[in-house]
Amino acid sequence: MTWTAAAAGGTPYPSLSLIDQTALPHTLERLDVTTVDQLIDAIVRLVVRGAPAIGAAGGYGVALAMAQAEREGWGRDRLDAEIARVRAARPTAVNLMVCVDRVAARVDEGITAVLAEADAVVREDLEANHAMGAHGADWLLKRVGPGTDRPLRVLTHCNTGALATAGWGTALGVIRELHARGRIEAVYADETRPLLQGARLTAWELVQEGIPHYVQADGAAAGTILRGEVDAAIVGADRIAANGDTANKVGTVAVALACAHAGIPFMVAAPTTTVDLATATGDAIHIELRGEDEVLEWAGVRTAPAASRGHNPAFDVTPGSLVTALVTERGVLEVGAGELPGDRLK
Ligand SMILES: CSC[C@@H](O)[C@@H](O)C(=O)COP(=O)(O)O
Repeated sequence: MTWTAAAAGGTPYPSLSLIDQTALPHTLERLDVTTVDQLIDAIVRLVVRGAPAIGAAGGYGVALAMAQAEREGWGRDRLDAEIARVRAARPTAVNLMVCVDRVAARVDEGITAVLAEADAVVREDLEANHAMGAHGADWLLKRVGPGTDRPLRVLTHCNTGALATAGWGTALGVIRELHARGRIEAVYADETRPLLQGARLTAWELVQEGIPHYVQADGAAAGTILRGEVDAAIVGADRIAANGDTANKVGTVAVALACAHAGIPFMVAAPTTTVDLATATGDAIHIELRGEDEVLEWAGVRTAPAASRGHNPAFDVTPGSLVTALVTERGVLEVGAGELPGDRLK
């Protein structure tokens, strides 16, 4: 995502340019947003998505709100209310709230300070991603097949790559690092609801990187794991409670249960900005319920009977006891073995 100050010949207002993740993999398009409403719409429609990416977009959203306040003559109360709307655009990923609050704390210093803080969020996320990649790869290679140098077969769920972050990726960052070390045989990419984030976005990123992969239905994941075709699952997170309970894309908990049954590692890779120590357990995490049409229709055509209702939680919570390893930029916690974020990440 790139911030552009108003320039002659360009947009008349400062704008935030986002890769339109709803258009991939067929076209690489950008959407320029100049207002708070446009940014919120982009976040809700998943034009920009993935916990760290919406955090970064929210940070720049504070600057967008300030620029809009100046041209529309909003007072401070209105500006604060608009920033609060950005903060609440999606409820599950804590990164959005953390980043908006961090950047909004600099509003009194002016837009240059706000932009510097938003840039710092992006820079730090990128650094965290690379650190996680190294920690996660080291841990997995020690745990899976020690003494051998065979490449691994890993399963991932949703999209956690460069698109979902400031760049590189969380779970996909670990996979990219393993690939760079010559240690990936194949990636099983779950297709992912509601917008096929795995089949469209993860697969697109894996193609760019030349990483061998299969796209599979979410419902195939448990069977693939129980048949012994996978060495480890690596996923991202939207919010991690103090006890290690992890909210991530709907379907993740089924992957974790299958890994536990098969006795293979279930790894969560997320920056510490995704760890919410103020939330004691996963029960307190607000799970976004999205529109029913996303499950009652396919490509805009009604597929379920007219009388059916849809149930469309965007995320689920995996109990910390099922998280073999939580990788952050600070290192690895073996949460399932009792190394809890609430004790270790204060
Ligand atoms: C690095 S992204 C981690 C998570 O945000 C990701 O796994 C996920 O669940 C994203 O959900 P989405 O609804 O596509 O925003």
